[in-house]
Amino acid sequence: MTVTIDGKLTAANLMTELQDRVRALKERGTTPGLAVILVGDDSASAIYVRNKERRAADLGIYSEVIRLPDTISQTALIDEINRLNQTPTIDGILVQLPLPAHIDETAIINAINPDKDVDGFHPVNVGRLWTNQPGIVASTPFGIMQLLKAYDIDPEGKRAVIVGRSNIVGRPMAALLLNQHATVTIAHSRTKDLFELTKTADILVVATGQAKMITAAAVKPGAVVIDVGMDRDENNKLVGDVDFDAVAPIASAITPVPGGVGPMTIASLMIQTVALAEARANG
Ligand SMILES: Nc1nc2c(c(=O)[nH]1)N[C@@H](CN(C=O)c1ccc(C(=O)N[C@@H](CCC(=O)O)C(=O)O)cc1)CN2
Ligand SMILES: [Mg+2]
Repeated sequence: MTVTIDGKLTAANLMTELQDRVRALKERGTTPGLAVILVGDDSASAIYVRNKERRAADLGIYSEVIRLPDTISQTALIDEINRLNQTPTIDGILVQLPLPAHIDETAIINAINPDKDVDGFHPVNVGRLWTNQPGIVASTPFGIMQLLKAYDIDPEGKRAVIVGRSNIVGRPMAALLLNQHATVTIAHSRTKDLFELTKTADILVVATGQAKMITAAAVKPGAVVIDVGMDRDENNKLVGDVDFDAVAPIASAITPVPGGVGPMTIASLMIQTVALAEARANG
């Protein structure tokens, strides 16, 4: 029987656990603080940011959203980040991506104090991850690891194939699985014989942005299939990078879209914001 991995339920369970940690922090006089910077008026980004705000409020985390026009200069944006870097009550800072084309994403990420970089995108946190040191980890791959744990899927000794090499998903995902003793391969748009490779995976993580590109022929029977895609099909319906209906019957476990990986992203952000506040409270 194939297990459908429920990200909504897992995220809700983790949020219930997190409530106790927030309460304990507040009893000690520390309120976790999250600052979210939203540049421009991308409608999807606006929704994600509103959801982050709501989730923080539900948990009793202080959050502030700094909404800036898409005409803002890179220097002014960095000034704003510097102000937040120096605000002691703010534990986590994130800049919602994507940014307008005139702003250099790398320069912005690099301006965030690595110890407040709650997205885990700063090179210091990337270095910590790849050297298996404690640090903040990008929310989506962090959330995928929480899903694997919740469903008792142990990566140790498994062959993991990740399709996609982005800084936000593919690369950190590879490091996390490697740190949990999987044998990891990263595939990408120039990988030869891609589906021959994906067919060798015990754990297949797909983050390509190509609707339903993974069919049953690309999956090993019994594989765990994690779909990070959020694409639109010909009817404008939200679908993943995996053809769920075709792949589910042969997988041992699979994430749906929506309701799989997506809900774990914001839950992971909250978990890591609280962890940063705990570090502040512990001096
Ligand atoms: N600074 C960041 N920017 C972006 C990140 C990020 O982690 N940090 N990730 C994405 C956007 N994102 C959060 O920011 C995000 C994406 C998707 C979901 C989600 O819950 N998806 C649902 C479906 C939602 C829908 O119906 O459209 C799901 O898959 O079930 C949450 C957060 C890019 N930018
Ligand atoms: Mg999903």
